[in-house]
Amino acid sequence: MTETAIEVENLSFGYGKTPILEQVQVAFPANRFSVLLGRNGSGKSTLFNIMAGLQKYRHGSVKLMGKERCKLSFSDCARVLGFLPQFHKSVFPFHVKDVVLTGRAAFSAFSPRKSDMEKVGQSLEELGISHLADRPYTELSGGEQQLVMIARVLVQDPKIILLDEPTNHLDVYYQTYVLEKLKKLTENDLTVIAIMHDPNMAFLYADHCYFMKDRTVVTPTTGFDFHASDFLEYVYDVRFTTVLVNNKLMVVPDRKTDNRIQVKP
Ligand SMILES: Nc1ncnc2c1ncn2[C@@H]1O[C@H](COP(=O)(O)OP(=O)(O)OP(=O)(O)O)[C@@H](O)[C@H]1O
Repeated sequence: MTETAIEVENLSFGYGKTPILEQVQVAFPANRFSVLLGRNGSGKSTLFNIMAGLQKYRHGSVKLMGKERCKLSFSDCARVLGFLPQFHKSVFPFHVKDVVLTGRAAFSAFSPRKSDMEKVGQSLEELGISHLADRPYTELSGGEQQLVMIARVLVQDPKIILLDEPTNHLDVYYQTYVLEKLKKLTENDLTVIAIMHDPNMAFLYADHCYFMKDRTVVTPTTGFDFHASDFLEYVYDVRFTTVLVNNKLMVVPDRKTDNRIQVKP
């Protein structure tokens, strides 16, 4: 039986009086690659921020490896969970290796040890970016910066990683490269949960896909292959044609003059 890495129960949340999440109920299995999809503004980052501890929640429960998130200390949380937020800008030209080293902050405070530096080296090597170690972070391309930020999360040695759009900015080569890496990491006792926008990339790599719609998380019911286009039309308000490629479901938005269903934004 697969253990649950993060369990969210009856979670409701709003910014001020605007409800964003209502009665969210979802369990992300341990040691699997799960992907959360959904339209812009549907609440994906908000859910991630709550799971990562950047937003407080008052209604419902969020358990990391069985422990209520809001009861974990910062360092206990950092040992369990690594988080790559959607936006990460650095204005200081720190070297890449130092940027990655900050991922060890919860363990080594202000004096990094040799083992911390070794971890940095391993993590850069794992993502194939050792050659960037001495470059100033601010001089890297958007895609290179993205890889550095993923290395920074890995160096933390967490049990669960949450990645908010890890493949944005990446070309197709690096998208597949990173997704292969993330999938591989789940074979080594790591749970990966990522927000993505491309359903096809998600179907290619994810073990499980979850979708945000109407302020909650929905999953397709039985027979997703056959009813995928109906389900995705419900999620995205766009009509799709589905095809099977190497036994994987792929979807193509219907290009008709008026393929968008008239709904409120
Ligand atoms: N700090 C905030 N204060 C007020 N409203 C916010 C805040 N952050 C997000 N929102 C609103 O909450 C809603 C959900 O935003 P969220 O970023 O969670 O969506 P998302 O699904 O991650 O979107 P995207 O795919 O565009 O990144 C949006 O309507 C957004 O405008």
